[in-house]
Amino acid sequence: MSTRPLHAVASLTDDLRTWLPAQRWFAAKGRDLTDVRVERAVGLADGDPALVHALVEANGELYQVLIGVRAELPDHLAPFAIGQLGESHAYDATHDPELMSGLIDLMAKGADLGGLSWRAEPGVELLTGLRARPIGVEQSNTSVVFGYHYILKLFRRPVLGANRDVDLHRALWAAGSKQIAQPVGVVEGAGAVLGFAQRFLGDSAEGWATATASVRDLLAEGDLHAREVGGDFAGEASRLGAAVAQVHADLATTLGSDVIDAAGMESSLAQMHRRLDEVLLEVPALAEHEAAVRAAFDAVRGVSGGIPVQHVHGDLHLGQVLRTTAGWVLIDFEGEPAAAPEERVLTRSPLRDVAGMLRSFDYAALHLVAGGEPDHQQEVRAAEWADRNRAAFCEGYATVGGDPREHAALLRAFELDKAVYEVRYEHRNRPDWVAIPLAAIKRAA
Ligand SMILES: Nc1ncnc2c1ncn2[C@@H]1O[C@H](COP(=O)(O)OP(=O)(O)O)[C@@H](O)[C@H]1O
Ligand SMILES: O=P(O)(O)O[C@H]1O[C@H](CO)[C@@H](O[C@H]2O[C@H](CO)[C@@H](O)[C@H](O)[C@H]2O)[C@H](O)[C@H]1O
Repeated sequence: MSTRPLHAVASLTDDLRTWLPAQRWFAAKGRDLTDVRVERAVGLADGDPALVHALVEANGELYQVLIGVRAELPDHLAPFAIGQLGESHAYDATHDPELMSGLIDLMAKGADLGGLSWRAEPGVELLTGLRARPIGVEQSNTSVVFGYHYILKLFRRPVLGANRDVDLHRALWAAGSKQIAQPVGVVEGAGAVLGFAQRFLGDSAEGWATATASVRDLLAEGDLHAREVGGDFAGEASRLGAAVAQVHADLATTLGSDVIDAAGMESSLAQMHRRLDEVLLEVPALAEHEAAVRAAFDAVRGVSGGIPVQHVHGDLHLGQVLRTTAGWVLIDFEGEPAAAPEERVLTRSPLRDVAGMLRSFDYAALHLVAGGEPDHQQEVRAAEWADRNRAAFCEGYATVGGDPREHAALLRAFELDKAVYEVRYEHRNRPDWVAIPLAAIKRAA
């Protein structure tokens, strides 16, 4: 295998054509997968099991696939099978702790292997010999935890050139930010960042899990209001607002900020209308709200004094924030998974992140009542939870930055733009949930 991995892995092309579209991180959903080609493949470990690092082009997009090869496939790896390589089984190696465990060691060594460079961040001494644990969560990328120390994200769709997640983490870490996890190493190859290791925050809980636990508490209590139940989230929402505002302030200080003029505003509006055009074609149910959404977008033209822009998170929601014992931490600064790389690096209004988080409070509240038998009282109480936490988030934000609610027209337009994005995201990935952003559009438009 080590001598000619490209040749060997190329024979998996047909299997990859079936396997790739079934993966959560595969982006070309909604399009037929016609063209699959193994671009590069290098051996990272020989023997049985063997590990091959491959870059696969599918319909013109590049994907990173780590392929494990074993003569016998144990039961726990059977769900991750890709196909056969001669007599051996090929499978997604990111689920194999045995094969993953060597990756941080390669970084610690500063290894150069088949065109891949593994580097610790300057000044970081990485621990080696740690056990690897795939996190098993279905995400845009694939992450593996090493001991209780590091988490390595393997970018499934590597972007040629600079990597926004890495660059913004480095900038914030250099600025002394307490609201991000320390970057500890990167893997680069083929002109792209392929992997990014950070300190693993083992004491953390995801914002989505903590917020939805609070909603569940509320719904379990027959008559109480959100402020009266033990699991009230408003204090956390407020602290989260302050943390997000602090990240915005640090990004503006280190990377600069600007104000967009009328031409810049037109181009941003055109983007929002374009996205709406695209989503309307894919999800006809959106059509009844089209006029109202377009009017809310165009109301942004009435905003006086220009719109401040800077680098922001770009895809902020409750799944992108972790509550640690020291406070809230923001993760995953890649930007919206569906946006083109050149769009993701643009500076934007920080209110975009605020809008993303406000949408997320709506999701957290409503996903627990959506889908079941309609229950008006539960819906009203969930909506009360969302309103309370949306307000608390803005109040917390205002303790560090300006109060987002003072920019009502912008916030409304950005929330609607985000909800339009979510309609497509849900339609493609979780059709049962498409009602959540659609209901929000109906309410707001
Ligand atoms: N530094 C960290 N410490 C602890 N858990 C983390 C850390 N970074 C990410 N995670 C966990 O890994 C998951 C995936 O990370 P994320 O960067 O959002 O990847 P993706 O791009 O695949 O969405 C998160 O939802 C979170 O649960
Ligand atoms: O975390 P990702 O970068 O993969 O973001 C994508 O997936 C998110 C879902 O995991 C999606 O978020 C939407 O659902 C969340 C609940 O699961 C909710 O909190 C968010 O507000 C909502 O947007 C996100 O949009 C998508 O880009």
